[in-house]
Amino acid sequence: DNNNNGTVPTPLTNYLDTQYFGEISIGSPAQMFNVVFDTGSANLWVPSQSCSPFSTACFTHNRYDASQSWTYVENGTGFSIQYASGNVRGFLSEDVVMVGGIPVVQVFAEATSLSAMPFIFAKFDGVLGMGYPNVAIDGITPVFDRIMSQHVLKEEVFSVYYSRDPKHSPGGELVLGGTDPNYYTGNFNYMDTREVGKWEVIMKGVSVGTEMMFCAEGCTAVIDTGSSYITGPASSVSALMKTIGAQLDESGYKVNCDTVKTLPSVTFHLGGQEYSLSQEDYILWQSQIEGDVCTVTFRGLDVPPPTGPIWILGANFIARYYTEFDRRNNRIGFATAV
Ligand SMILES: CCN(C(=O)c1cnc(C)nc1NCc1ccco1)[C@H]1CCCNC1
Repeated sequence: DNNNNGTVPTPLTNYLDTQYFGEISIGSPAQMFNVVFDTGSANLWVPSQSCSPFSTACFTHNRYDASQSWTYVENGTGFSIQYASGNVRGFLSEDVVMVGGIPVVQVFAEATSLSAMPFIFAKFDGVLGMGYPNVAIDGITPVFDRIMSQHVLKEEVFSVYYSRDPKHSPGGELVLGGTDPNYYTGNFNYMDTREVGKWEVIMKGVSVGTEMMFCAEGCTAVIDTGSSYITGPASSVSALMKTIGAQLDESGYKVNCDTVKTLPSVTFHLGGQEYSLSQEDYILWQSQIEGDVCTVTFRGLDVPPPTGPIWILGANFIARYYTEFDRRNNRIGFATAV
């Protein structure tokens, strides 16, 4: 058992408020990897030593070498995962994975090809899915399920803190088995997941300032720790951007930094509570050579039915609202982050 009375913290690194990742090891002796703890997926994958040299994204990251691990067990089943932003292909292997000091024998994917977009921009090596088993590709039991079955956690929950400015240390924290009161104030407000098996909730509306503008009839909000931004249906986001005077360019929506202080808050109505983001929560202010650039951390993304249309609440939401993911009660809790 660990000496944290059944709760296991993992410090996270914050890269430019857009990527948050923590360290795990795979194999014996330990091979270290930086992974995103991602509630939007349920598989673990890392780049493979046997990836093709032409896969630049693979080549520029830490790679798992099965031949160097005496606890490696061959599997070889094919693996492929498709994100809206890119895809990963490879094959399955089994080895000892250490998360926060807890060892699990885990089936994971060795990625032999990673789409250059977006993974050449990734500061992390791979993804550790924190989603439910029913969304796991190839029916693989996810890491958190394997940890729960060891009965070392005080509660069957995990919590996520994302810091808001990259200079802050730690850049964030994942807690397995509980929450960390150092990083939130007040009480948690809980809401049931929309269906058992997905980290998503029913959202009752999205307001801009005091005006309810979207999702008034109810819609789905995915709480995705692995996404940088908030995404919504492209038509809704484009109307929202028009309201705040943002222009779309090749790298997203931008506003004139001089107008930032006049921007309205954007409020998400979840579980009977209103979760507002103020302009400093949703504007990424970057001082660059040619002057300051103010990016709006909302993106349009049309997810086709039956999954969509959906809103995805990512890192910029979680940085404001400390989030607890409760597998015991199939519910999500939010508290104000410190
Ligand atoms: C990890 C794959 N994801 C990204 O959105 C993504 C892609 N590419 C890069 C370079 N970064 C990403 N996320 C950075 C990040 C870390 C924590 C918060 O956001 C998503 C895919 C859908 C499921 N959820 C995860």
